[in-house]
Parts: sequence; C-alpha cells; structure tokens
Amino acid sequence: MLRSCLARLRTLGALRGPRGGARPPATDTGPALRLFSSEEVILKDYSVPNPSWSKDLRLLYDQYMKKCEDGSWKRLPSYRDVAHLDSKLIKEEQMPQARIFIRSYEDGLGFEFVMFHNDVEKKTVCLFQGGPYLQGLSGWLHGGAMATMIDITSGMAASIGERIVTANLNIDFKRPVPLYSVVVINSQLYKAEGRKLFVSCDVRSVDGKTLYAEATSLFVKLDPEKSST
Ligand SMILES: CCCCC/C=C\C/C=C\CCCCCCCC(=O)SCCNC(=O)CCNC(=O)[C@H](O)C(C)(C)COP(=O)(O)OP(=O)(O)OC[C@H]1O[C@@H](n2cnc3c(N)ncnc32)[C@H](O)[C@@H]1OP(=O)(O)O
Repeated sequence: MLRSCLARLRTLGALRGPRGGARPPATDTGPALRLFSSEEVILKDYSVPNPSWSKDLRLLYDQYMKKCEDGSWKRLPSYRDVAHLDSKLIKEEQMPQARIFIRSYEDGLGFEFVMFHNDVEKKTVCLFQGGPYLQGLSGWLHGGAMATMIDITSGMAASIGERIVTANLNIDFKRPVPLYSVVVINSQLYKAEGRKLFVSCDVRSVDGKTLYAEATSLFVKLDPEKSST
C-alpha cells in the first residue's frame, strides 16, 4: 500500500527529498508534510494565486496575507491528495484515484479558494471564486457548491487537525451568487460542548454589502471508541 501511494505521489511530482530530487522553494505554508520516516513528501499547495484568479481575489488575498504578518492569522494550505493516504475504508487499488473533490478541477474551472484562520478568535475566512463548472441555474453558482464551501470553511473554524464530521448544516440562501464572482465566507466557532462544536457562518460580496447566505452548523468530534462505519 505504501509503495502504491509513493508511486502515485511521484507521478504527481509531489515527492521531493532523498530520492525525489530538488525541493521546491519554501512557501509560507509551514513545514513540509512528513508522512513517512524515510522520505519527505511535499504535496502541491493549491491555496496560492494562479492565473485564473480575478483581481478581486488577488486583492483580498494580499489583504489577508498582510494580516498574517503579525501571526494572528494563518493561511491554510490545501492539497489534492492528502486525505486518502491513511484511509482503511477503500481498497488499495482505489487509492490512487481518490482526490479531495474541491481540488479536482483544472485551474479556474471549479473551486478557486484560499482560507485564513485566526486561532484566538476561532474564525476562518474563505475567499472563494466559483468557476464555470459549478454552474447551477444559468449564470449562477450551484447552491450545492456554495454549501460545500460553507461546510468546509465552518469545519475549519470548528477544528483544525482533529477528526470531526458535519452532523448538521442549515443554510439560508439569500441571494444567488453570480458565477465567476468572488465571495467572502466568514465562519466562527461560537460554542463548544463536549464533542460538539457549533459554528456560525455568512457569505458576502467583496464589498460586504450583499449577503448571499447565512448558515449554522454542528460538527462532532469522532469518538475513537466508536466505529464510523
Ligand atoms: C474537503 C475536505 C478538506 C479536507 C481537509 C483535511 C483536514 C482538515 C481537518 C478538519 C476540517 C474539517 C472540515 C470538515 C468538512 C467536511 C465534513 C464532511 O463532509 S463529514 C461527512 C458528512 N457527515 C457525516 O457523514 C456524519 C455522519 N454521522 C455520524 O458519523 C454520526 O452521527 C456522528 C455525527 C459522528 C455522531 O455519532 P456518535 O455516535 O459519535 O455520537 P452521538 O450520536 O452520541 O452524538 C454526539 C452528540 O452530538 C449530537 N448530535 C449528533 N448528530 C446530531 C444532529 N444531526 N443534530 C443535532 N445534534 C446531533 C448528539 O445528540 C450528541 O449530543 P449529546 O452528547 O448532547 O447527547
């Protein structure tokens, strides 16, 4: 299994280090992801500007990167292939196919986003530009695509690095979101009660004047004593 994962990562050009050749330049994403003791695996981080990003998205990205300078906010890196590496739920031969679906589109066609997290304030902000493959009604973003981004942004506000699942997600869609436009998704953990984490969220236009959606959600930390299947 390990061998097939490594082969897959090599194909993707993600492996660097002792056997993988030169390491790419350091980014602000923190230390390289070390998955195996003998090899260092660096996965491509997609939460950085690419040519499909609109001026709005770039400007907001720059603003939030400034907020990161004093350490209060952190940019969250985002990968395509990391989630399946330790999964015991799918067969070994299925693993090379598995991808985080929001990172499965070519640049600009699907979910272009970057998230920033403030650990003290328990807030996560996502700057999101929905591409043409996310169309619902003509010219508008599909609500399911919006719901996905609300879910993940809220999940990041609830907890980073812990095994949590969405137990409940309520969304009021207030205005349709035009395709290609940039929206700002603001989420905040407002209550933690045992394994339960409660998050509120809103989605607004870049100038903050249009409210596109409001949501509340409940995330539950997985109980290691219980089986998830
Ligand atoms: C694209 C992904 C990016 C990947 C990045 C990688 C890492 C980042 C790390 C974190 C970011 C997370 C982002 C998450 C977003 C994506 C999340 C998902 O898609 S998860 C998939 C969808 N959800 C599920 O499949 C969940 C299915 N349900 C369950 O597994 C279980 O029901 C459970 C929620 C785990 C709860 O079961 P369990 O037996 O463990 O506990 P209890 O039933 O006893 O419940 C505990 C507690 O919670 C209350 N509860 C449970 N469900 C609900 C509900 N629907 N509404 C209200 N309350 C609920 C329950 O009453 C108990 O409360 P109490 O203790 O007070 O009695």
